[in-house]
Amino acid sequence: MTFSALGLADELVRAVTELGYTEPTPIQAQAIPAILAGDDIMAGAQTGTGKTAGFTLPILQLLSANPITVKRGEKAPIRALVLTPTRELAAQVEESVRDYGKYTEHKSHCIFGGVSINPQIKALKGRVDILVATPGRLLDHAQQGTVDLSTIEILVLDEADRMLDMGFIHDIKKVLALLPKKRQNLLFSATYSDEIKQLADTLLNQPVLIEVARRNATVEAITQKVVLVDREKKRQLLAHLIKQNNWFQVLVFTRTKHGANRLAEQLSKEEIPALAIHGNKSQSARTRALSEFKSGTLQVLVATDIAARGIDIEELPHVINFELPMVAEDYVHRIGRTGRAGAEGEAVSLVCIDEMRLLSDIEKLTKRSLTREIVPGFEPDPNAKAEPIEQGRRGRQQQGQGRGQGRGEQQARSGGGGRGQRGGQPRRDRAEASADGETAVVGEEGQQPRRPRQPRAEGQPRGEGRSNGQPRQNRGAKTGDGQPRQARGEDGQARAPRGEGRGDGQPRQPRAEGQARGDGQPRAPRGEGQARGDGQARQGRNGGQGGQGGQGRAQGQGAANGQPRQGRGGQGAGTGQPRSNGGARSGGNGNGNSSAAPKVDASLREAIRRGDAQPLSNENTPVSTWFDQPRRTHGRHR
Ligand SMILES: Nc1ncnc2c1ncn2[C@@H]1O[C@H](COP(=O)(O)OP(=O)(O)OP(=O)(O)O)[C@@H](O)[C@H]1O
Repeated sequence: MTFSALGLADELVRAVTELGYTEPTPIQAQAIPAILAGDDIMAGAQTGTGKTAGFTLPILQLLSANPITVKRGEKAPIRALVLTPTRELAAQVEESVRDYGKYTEHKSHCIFGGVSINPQIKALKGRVDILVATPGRLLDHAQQGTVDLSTIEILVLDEADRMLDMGFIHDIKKVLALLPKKRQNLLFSATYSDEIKQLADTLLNQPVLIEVARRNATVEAITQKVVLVDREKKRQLLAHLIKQNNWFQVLVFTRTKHGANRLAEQLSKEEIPALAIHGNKSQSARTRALSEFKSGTLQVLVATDIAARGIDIEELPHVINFELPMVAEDYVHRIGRTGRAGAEGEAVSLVCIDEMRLLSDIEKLTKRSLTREIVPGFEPDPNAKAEPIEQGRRGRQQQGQGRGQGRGEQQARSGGGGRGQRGGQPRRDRAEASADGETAVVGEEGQQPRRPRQPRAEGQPRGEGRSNGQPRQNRGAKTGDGQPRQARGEDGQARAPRGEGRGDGQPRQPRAEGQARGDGQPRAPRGEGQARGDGQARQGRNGGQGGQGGQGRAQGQGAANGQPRQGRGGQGAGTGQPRSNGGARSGGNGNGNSSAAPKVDASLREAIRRGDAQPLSNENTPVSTWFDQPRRTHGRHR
């Protein structure tokens, strides 16, 4: 399957070819024809599998195929709108739009909060065909009359489940009210809960459902493990692991902004250069931290879930869950920052006794049991007692929504409003929105002091958000049964001091912005069965010869929720069986015996790429097999 065979125009094929994409990924192979046919779609595919191109390429093509004439002196209409939950993702998506649309005439622009609105107003006065935005700032523009959304032909909700959850639903509804009724709607995400699917159903018109892997599946190329440790020893253990293994690019997730600040400071004191990124940081600090991390000049980025969605860091080797997320879906997104585009990655979760319930939620969601390890010198106390978990905003909000999995004793439930509301009022007023609209709702702990939540009686409806969805299938929300917690105070904006040097005595050459990793050449093609494992602690990505194989296996999910129309071009897609890695990675002993690894059957693989393979059961997918062609990096953020 080629991009041309999908019906894409030469200028688009040329752009992706220059980026090193030789063939579409399964999500692209299925989504592109459906979008070109004008269908609404709801698409789910694992993290890092190219969903952005899956919607951007056909949008560019549709706009080119249906040009509009604008009279002299009139402003060209905005024709497509992409909404994302975070500013960083908005910037990244818009950059992709520019990259993919390089040889087209279309103009794109990105608007988000935390930066001056004036340059955005100026840009919006000019030609913008595709607008990428976060909802808060978009609504500010709408209110000021500086954006006209009445001409939108195509709407995309990227990270759709997050966009439709309680924190965003109010803003999304307001945006929807500004759009023409007749439009094409595209929803993309790596995770979907049943509730979100039902809600989405009200937004979509006879959607084609496309799921290229079991829902909420993690990527098989990510080695996942859990290290059991006492709560108080997590920080020392993290520093130990980083130093011991010479990890040089580590994304660490904490639950709270305060925790992220504290951890970044502590690591820096231990000569491990670290910065924190979260919603209380200024936009310039956020941008700087992410850009230094992406370019490889910053060793550790400590983040809240603000960085969990969509952010594409080329070949990021390590994701650490310093604390498990309160919402299991967030785990899938967090670890999905590694193992992207066929690369391998490692995700390590430091888990203490308080988090065992969260761990089992994650294992249930991902249908995968995680290997538990203990690091000598950091053995957990067998007599330790669980304590209530300090939560970020998202955790508290999710309890309000009841989307969680009935998580237990330490957790509160709010009365109906979930995170979108305080005391029955919409969560965000315009002033707050202007300041930091989207970040106030993205995986962050309190930006405003909150009242303690009232416990909700079991079975009591949760109100807003789900009620408007009029789900066809009434599955009922799952609930926790915990006690209410006191709202926590705010944390400051302190920037973590940065240590000098890299801590491991092995300075890494900073990459210039936009420069490709390593030698600037496209990554070498990996042959069938050839090694991806390196056996080393990710120092040399090209080393080792572990077996990579993995047998293609079927997939093709009907994935029905609310009576979707069967998709043309085959529902569901190819995927494969877990790769047998020949001991290549985690144990550090890749032996290079590729013959030991099962090979992907060529015809099945072709079927997978065509998107007409059969359904996969519960296995994870060797996404790596979709990307085994050379590809060039792209994007200024790299
Ligand atoms: N057909 C392709 N061939 C090779 N690489 C690709 C292809 N399509 C996309 N990529 C690359 O794969 C990486 C991941 O793509 P993208 O960010 O769109 O993933 P995603 O599915 O949206 O991930 P997430 O769920 O985390 O948002 C990017 O670096 C992109 O350049």
